[in-house]
Amino acid sequence: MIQLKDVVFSRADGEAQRRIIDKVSVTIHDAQQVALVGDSGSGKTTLLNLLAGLLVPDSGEINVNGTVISELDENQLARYRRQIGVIFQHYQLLEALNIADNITFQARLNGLQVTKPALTALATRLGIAHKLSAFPSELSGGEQQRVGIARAIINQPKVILADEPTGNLDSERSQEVLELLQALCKEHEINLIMVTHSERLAVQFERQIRLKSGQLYD
Ligand SMILES: Nc1ncnc2c1ncn2[C@@H]1O[C@H](COP(=O)(O)OP(=O)(O)OP(=O)(O)O)[C@@H](O)[C@H]1O
Repeated sequence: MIQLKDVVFSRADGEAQRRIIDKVSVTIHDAQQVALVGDSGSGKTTLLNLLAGLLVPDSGEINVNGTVISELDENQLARYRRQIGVIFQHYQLLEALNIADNITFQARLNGLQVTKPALTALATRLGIAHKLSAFPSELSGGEQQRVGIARAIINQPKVILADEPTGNLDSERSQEVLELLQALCKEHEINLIMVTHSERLAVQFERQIRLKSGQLYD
């Protein structure tokens, strides 16, 4: 379960401090899939970065599956960050590594055994099995994002945070990638929290969390 209680995060705005996240409280149950929506500048990426342990709130509490991440020190946060899956709009694949190594790199760093059959099965599911020896520059955008999904899933996270993962894709490709991501998260009982500008994609989630000027509204 993910629980935020009165989370506040501010940034310097000239001389003053401006609240980017303004007393956000929300509970997300295990394996729930949530779309995080709101206008540009409403604080979606900031909220995702707080959940990812990349930013620390000024006040309030963020509890992810029993760990109060807002109280962790840098080393503990680094360990926490390795355990969650993060998927970006810009795929952030490592150009020097082939696709198989891109997918398995983080999981292996975490000490997970990734067998070849497991890798092939996941890549087949995502339609990229024929690309495992290729390099990122040889893949289309949609294929690269499927690699991003495989990389996140193979690490066996309890939570995947995705920031506009389909933002670079046309609507058909976006739909395919969303369906794959949702299906895999469902099968593996992973919480999926996905930022999207697209109402069309957001309504396909069991729940929408809406942000306006750093506050939640229904
Ligand atoms: N490093 C920073 N320094 C100062 N202000 C920042 C910084 N990063 C973000 N902001 C401000 O915080 C607010 C929220 O930004 P955030 O990126 O979380 O919004 P968003 O909802 O994800 O927007 P978008 O949909 O455009 O990506 C914006 O007003 C932005 O200008």
